[in-house]
Amino acid sequence: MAATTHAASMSFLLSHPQSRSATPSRHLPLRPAARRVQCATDAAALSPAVTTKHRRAADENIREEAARHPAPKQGLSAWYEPFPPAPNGDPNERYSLDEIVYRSSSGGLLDVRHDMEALSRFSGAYWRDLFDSRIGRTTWPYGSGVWSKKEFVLPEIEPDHIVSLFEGNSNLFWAERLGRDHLGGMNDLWVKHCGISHTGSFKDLGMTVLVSQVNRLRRAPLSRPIAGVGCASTGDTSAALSAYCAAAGIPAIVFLPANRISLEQLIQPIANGATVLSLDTDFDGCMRLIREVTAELPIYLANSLNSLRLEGQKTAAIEILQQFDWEVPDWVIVPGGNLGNIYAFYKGFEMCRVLGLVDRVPRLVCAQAANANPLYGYYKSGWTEFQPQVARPTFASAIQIGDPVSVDRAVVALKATDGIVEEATEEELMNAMSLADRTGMFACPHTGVALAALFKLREQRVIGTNDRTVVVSTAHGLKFSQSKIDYHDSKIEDMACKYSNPPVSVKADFGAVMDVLKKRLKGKL
Ligand SMILES: Cc1ncc(COP(=O)(O)O)c(C=O)c1O
Ligand SMILES: N[C@@H](CCOP(=O)(O)O)C(=O)O
Repeated sequence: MAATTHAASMSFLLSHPQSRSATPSRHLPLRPAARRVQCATDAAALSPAVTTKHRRAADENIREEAARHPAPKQGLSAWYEPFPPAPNGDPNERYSLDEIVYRSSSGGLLDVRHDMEALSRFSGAYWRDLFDSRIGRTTWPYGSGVWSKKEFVLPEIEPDHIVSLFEGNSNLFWAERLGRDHLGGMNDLWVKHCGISHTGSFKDLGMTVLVSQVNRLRRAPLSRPIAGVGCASTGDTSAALSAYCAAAGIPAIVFLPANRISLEQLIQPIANGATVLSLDTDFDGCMRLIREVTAELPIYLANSLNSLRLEGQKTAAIEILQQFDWEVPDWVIVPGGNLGNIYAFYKGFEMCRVLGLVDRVPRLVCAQAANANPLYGYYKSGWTEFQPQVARPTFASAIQIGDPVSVDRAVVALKATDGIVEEATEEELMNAMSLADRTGMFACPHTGVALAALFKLREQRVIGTNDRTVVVSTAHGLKFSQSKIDYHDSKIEDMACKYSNPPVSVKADFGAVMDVLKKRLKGKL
């Protein structure tokens, strides 16, 4: 079922340095093929000699310990390039990651490119072993699911500049009962719980990278005068930005659409000490404003327009491969809003394919709420006509976005993976979320959108019973409890709320309690 990517798509990832020496082995004393995993922390996990490592000195912390064991330089590097490469543009246009730049000279998007030639001097098996060796450790900074893949993320950043809350390494949950009982006997259905994370959404994965780079820029020797970091948000980016900035002691500024995000999301940046502006507009309006403000003031832009974020988010894809022992799933379903994440998933999978960690990529599905579905319309037009829209309110409020910044990135990801775009009505997404909850999850409405897409694709027999399928859960259900309260209260207009399960008010009396239980458990007692 899974697609092999078109050769053309590789060109987005396979960048080669133009000014680099052609002699590859300058930094690599050992031949890659003969080399076991050997960089710093790397070897720690694999060599039996270090399994009895002594405790670090009492007055030393894990950062300091890491600084005493610097990883050998591997000659890896990354930079920004226009996305997609402009046909008539300057083929040499590129920017250092230490520059503050969000747009190409023609006003288009940028993408972080890695020196794939340097990375490919090591075999796929080398990278698999290295990444596997770092799981579950506290060695700075590799205890993070993002930084355990540092060489694929920001290879040149000093560990001491990294701002990490040991994000990632999220649960890949076998959805046994949902697949078996509600999806026609699916036996290989999984949910990647990216929302079981520090701030309750996948945004932590990208924010650790962005805030680390800002930290590097602000500190000597670069000492760039960045006064703060800002974003527009539907509630999750703002929570992640505020937490990472608070951890690093960097001011955060967040622009939120008034009355359009959950209370739990609103309290997160407030608690973390960010400057919170509640604006009388929607997300797209906030996005326009933050772009204007960051062009005027020394505030660094933290939305996924900034391609640094996607470097962290792509590690969720690598993690999925790792969790399947480097076997490739057939399908991965991702809810889409501003559309950075679907591209990040593609990037992670494709990078692993190009570097030989796996031999193919999964088919991607981007799932949108019907009330905020510009990508769905574009897909249905055969990719001929993109119409931005004013997105309507949806229970999946974090994806109420009508003019997604990364639409072009999403199209590349979907075309390259023989991908599909699906949509879900409010009733479909709330029912899918609530049914998943009945099988032991506590899904958010965005995960409900992805699950509803899965239900549709199963009904259409596009996804088969035995296809290994991963649904990406992007946020924790506890951030969206009001939507569940409304559903279980059957308070939603024009919605049957067929899985609602309201509490039963009973007199505190043995007889009354017994009556209720006998009725509920009829035929089972
Ligand atoms: C919970 C949640 N799910 C999904 C998305 C969609 O991600 P993207 O904007 O990268 O498409 C977002 C943010 O937009 C989100 O906050
Ligand atoms: N859901 C997002 C919307 C902004 O997306 P971003 O990835 O561009 O930051 C949010 O939580 O703000």
